[in-house]
Amino acid sequence: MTLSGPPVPDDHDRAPVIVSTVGSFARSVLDERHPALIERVRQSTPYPPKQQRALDALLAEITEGVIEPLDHGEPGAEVWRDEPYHGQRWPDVPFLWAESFFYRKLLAALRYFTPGPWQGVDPFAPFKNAELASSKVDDELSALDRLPQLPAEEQDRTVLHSSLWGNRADLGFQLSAGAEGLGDRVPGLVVDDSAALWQLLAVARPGKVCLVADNAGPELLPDLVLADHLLTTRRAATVVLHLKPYPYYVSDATTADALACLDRLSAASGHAADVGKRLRQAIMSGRLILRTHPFSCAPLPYADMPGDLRDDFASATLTIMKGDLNYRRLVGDRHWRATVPFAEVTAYFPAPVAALRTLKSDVATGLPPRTLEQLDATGEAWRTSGTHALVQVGV
Ligand SMILES: O=P(O)(O)OC[C@@]1(O)O[C@H](CO)[C@@H](O)[C@@H]1O
Repeated sequence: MTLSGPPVPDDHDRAPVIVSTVGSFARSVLDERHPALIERVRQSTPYPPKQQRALDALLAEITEGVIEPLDHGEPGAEVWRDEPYHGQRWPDVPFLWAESFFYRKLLAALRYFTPGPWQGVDPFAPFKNAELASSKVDDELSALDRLPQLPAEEQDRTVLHSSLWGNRADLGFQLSAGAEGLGDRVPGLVVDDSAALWQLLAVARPGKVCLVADNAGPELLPDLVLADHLLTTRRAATVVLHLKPYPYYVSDATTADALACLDRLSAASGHAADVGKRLRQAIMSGRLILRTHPFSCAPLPYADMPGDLRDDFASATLTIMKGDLNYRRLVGDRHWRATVPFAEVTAYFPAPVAALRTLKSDVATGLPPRTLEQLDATGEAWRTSGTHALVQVGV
């Protein structure tokens, strides 16, 4: 089986896979976001001539060329060798695959996997570090002091919505959002299954909750607060935090980013410091488990996940999927009817699953018809603007 998985059965009720047609959001990502990212990476780290030339070649390939395989000597190239898309134009292949392979080629160009002085140097670290050090994060950490004073139900709602809206902290998205950054977030959610989520966790014997993280810094901090909350309120005996095994989609969180967040929490004062201390103890006692599965960086929908990952999710009381890319992979990066039930498109998932997502790409499922009608009537780009969000649960 290639990384692209077995040929997807084109059964009649499958919506078409998203490719980067002219004028689409996906096309703007390939034509604008990725070239802009190459330039930002070039400006933020003084890479030597070899990497500079490799970045020039990658830029030419994605803007004018066809998909070239990874160099034969590239560590791990064998995993991508049999892909069926080599030789095709980037806009003509599945958007999910094209994006994922772009990030893998970017790391190859920067010799991230190559033994030597640049091995393991995260090209996105300058961006992620700046975000984590921002005064906005200081303010958010100080605000945590108010959390313990809230009634229990309000605490639940606050930690869940902080984790949800933390997903707007997405450096790749902000490359497209432009200098004005995110639009004003819309009050309320397009779908809110929060009550069902907490009901699933109201179990007599707390079990395992998998939290599939997305972005580092301002998103991972509230995710860690959520993990601490699940442990301290005994909604979970253990939390498995799925991180990326290597840098991905600019701001996706790695283990190094999680440790940086723990340091940020511990260096704060008040409740934030208490959370940081408890999380460090939880890791050392095995109640908070950090996991980095290679599939987290694969160009595939979760429907194609390998058995060991499926087993991990199957044994969880609930899996919480954070962010837009995970949502696209969870439901399938397809032009679904936005009203197709979320439970239907996630029926393959081996146990209850919840999505906490700000909408930043075309995929949408599980919207009530009336809501869809109202959103479309606004004439706004509600699917891709990051102004709308959802909490969805599939059991
Ligand atoms: O997963 P995240 O960080 O919430 O969003 C990832 C993202 O920025 O990248 C993709 C487009 O490049 C979209 O899925 C989305 O816009």
